[in-house]
Amino acid sequence: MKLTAQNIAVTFGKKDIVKNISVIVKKKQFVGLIGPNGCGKSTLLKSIYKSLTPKQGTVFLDDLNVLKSPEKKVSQQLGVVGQFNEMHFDLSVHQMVMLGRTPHKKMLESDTGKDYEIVEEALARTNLQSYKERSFLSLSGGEKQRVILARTIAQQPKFMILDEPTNHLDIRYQIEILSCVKELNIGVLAALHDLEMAAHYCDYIYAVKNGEIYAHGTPTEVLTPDTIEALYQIKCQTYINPVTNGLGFAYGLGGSL
Ligand SMILES: Nc1ncnc2c1ncn2[C@@H]1O[C@H](COP(=O)(O)OP(=O)(O)OP(=O)(O)O)[C@@H](O)[C@H]1O
Repeated sequence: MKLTAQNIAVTFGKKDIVKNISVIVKKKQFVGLIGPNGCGKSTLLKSIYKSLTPKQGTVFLDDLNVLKSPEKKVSQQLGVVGQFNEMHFDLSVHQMVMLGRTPHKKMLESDTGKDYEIVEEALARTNLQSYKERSFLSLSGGEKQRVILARTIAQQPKFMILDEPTNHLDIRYQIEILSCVKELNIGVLAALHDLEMAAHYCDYIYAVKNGEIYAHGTPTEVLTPDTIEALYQIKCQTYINPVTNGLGFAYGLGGSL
């Protein structure tokens, strides 16, 4: 599915947080959103996935008018892995992942064999088979994050929005989660902090600064020392990472770099 978000603007009080941003994610593209803390990435994503209402703008997934369609209809197409996944009641991991099936069911419809199959596959993709009976609240932050991803995979969305999906995850799971999402082969819009991960996984990147798109293009077009310095106010040099053969970044606050 293609995502077209146009002219999104969000204001909190008198402050313009997202200023007329447009973002396009073509079919099956993995698109990254980068930028410093507080630049408006989460606010932009929340207004795209209807968690808050923008002051202005439209969001379409193919022909589906996201901001004007019922929640259930949107959830059949769009999956979201947010930044904070706190829950106040306890469910087993299996029950949590089964919740991903809700948008596809009628009210009070019971779980079918097909639902169980889909949940098993989502647990396998996220390496969580042995956690099935564990209580969600007893899990570590990283494990919870994987369960939320499994729930979103079980939802079988045709497009996924991820807000710093690798928060809480150690390096190995950061790679596993992003590879797992990439393998789904659906459109993805993801806010990412790790620039090497962004360079490796993204087909296209939007860099946000002060609520506006500062630069956009392929990773090599956007992730230049000049752009990174302007975004984060740090010194940066890029190089080819000898392990990944991808873009590598050396940072410093100034001085000899
Ligand atoms: N409900 C709100 N009311 C007032 N200000 C808000 C609200 N939500 C976010 N903000 C402010 O809007 C700005 C952008 O926040 P946002 O969470 O979108 O940034 P971000 O780019 O996702 O940052 P981070 O990388 O730290 O997650 C911040 O200054 C934040 O304090």
